[in-house]
Amino acid sequence: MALAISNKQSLREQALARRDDLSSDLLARASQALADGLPFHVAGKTVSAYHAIGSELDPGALTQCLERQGAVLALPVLLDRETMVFRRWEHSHTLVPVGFGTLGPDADQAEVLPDLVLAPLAAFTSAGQRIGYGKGHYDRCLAKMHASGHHPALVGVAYDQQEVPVFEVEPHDIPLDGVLTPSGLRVFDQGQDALLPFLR
Ligand SMILES: Nc1nc2c(c(=O)[nH]1)N(C=O)[C@@H](CNc1ccc(C(=O)N[C@@H](CCC(=O)O)C(=O)O)cc1)CN2
Ligand SMILES: Nc1ncnc2c1ncn2[C@@H]1O[C@H](COP(=O)(O)OP(=O)(O)OP(=O)(O)O)[C@@H](O)[C@H]1O
Repeated sequence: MALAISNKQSLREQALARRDDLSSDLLARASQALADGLPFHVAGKTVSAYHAIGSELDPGALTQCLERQGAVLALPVLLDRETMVFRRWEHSHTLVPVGFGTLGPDADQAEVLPDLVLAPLAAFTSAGQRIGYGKGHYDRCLAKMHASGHHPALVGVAYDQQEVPVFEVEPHDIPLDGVLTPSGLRVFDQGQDALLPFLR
C-alpha cells in the first residue's frame, strides 16, 4: 500500500511538472479547443466546472457554450478544509475566494447538486483513474453524494500531457466516466451508461 501511495504522489508530481511546462499559447489554444469540440448536450442540466488556477486547463470558453445551451452552471467551494460543495454560478456573477487559492460564488448563491461534474485534475490514466491535488476534496464530496443516492456523471478536464500509466487503485478513488482533452472526449468502459444522456 505504501508503495502504491508513493507511486501516486510521484505520478502527480511528474504530471504537474509537465503541465507547468506548457506554453501560455498552448494553454489558450487548448481552452478554445474544448469549446470548439463541444461534445455535451446539457440543456436544463446542472453542470459543475471550476475556475482554473495555475496551469490548469481553463474550461471558461466551454462553460460559456454550455451556459448558452441552457445549462445551470455551478462551481466548487470549500466550507472547511475537507468539505466541498457546489454553488450556482453564471458567467456574469463576480467570484470571491472560496478556499485553497480558488475563486467561486459567494454564500448568497444556492447550493446545488450537479448532474455532470467537470473535474480539474493533476493526472489521469487510460482506465479512468483520477489524481487530484491530494486533499481528497472531489473524492470525499462525490462519496457523500453517492451515499445520499445522487450519482453525477464525472468527467475529468485535462491536457493530453496529463495522462500517466495505470496505478494501483485505492478504495476511496472514484473513477472517471470520461476525460475531456483538447483532442476530444474519451469515454471509459465504466462511464458509457452515465454519459449517454449528455452525448450529442
Ligand atoms: N481550479 C480548481 N478549483 C478547485 C479544485 C482544483 O483542483 N482546481 N479543487 C480540487 O480539489 C478544490 C479545491 N482544492 C484544492 C486543493 C489543493 C490545491 C493545491 O494544492 N493548489 C496548489 C497550487 C496549484 C497551482 O497554482 O498550480 C498549491 O497550493 O500548491 C488547490 C485546490 C475545489 N476547487
Ligand atoms: N471518501 C473519503 N473519505 C475520507 N477520506 C478520503 C475520502 N476520499 C479521499 N480521502 C482522503 O483524502 C486524501 C487524499 O486522497 P487522494 O490522494 O486520493 O486525493 P486526490 O486523488 O488527489 O483527489 P482529490 O482531487 O479529490 O483531492 C487521502 O488521505 C484520502 O484518504
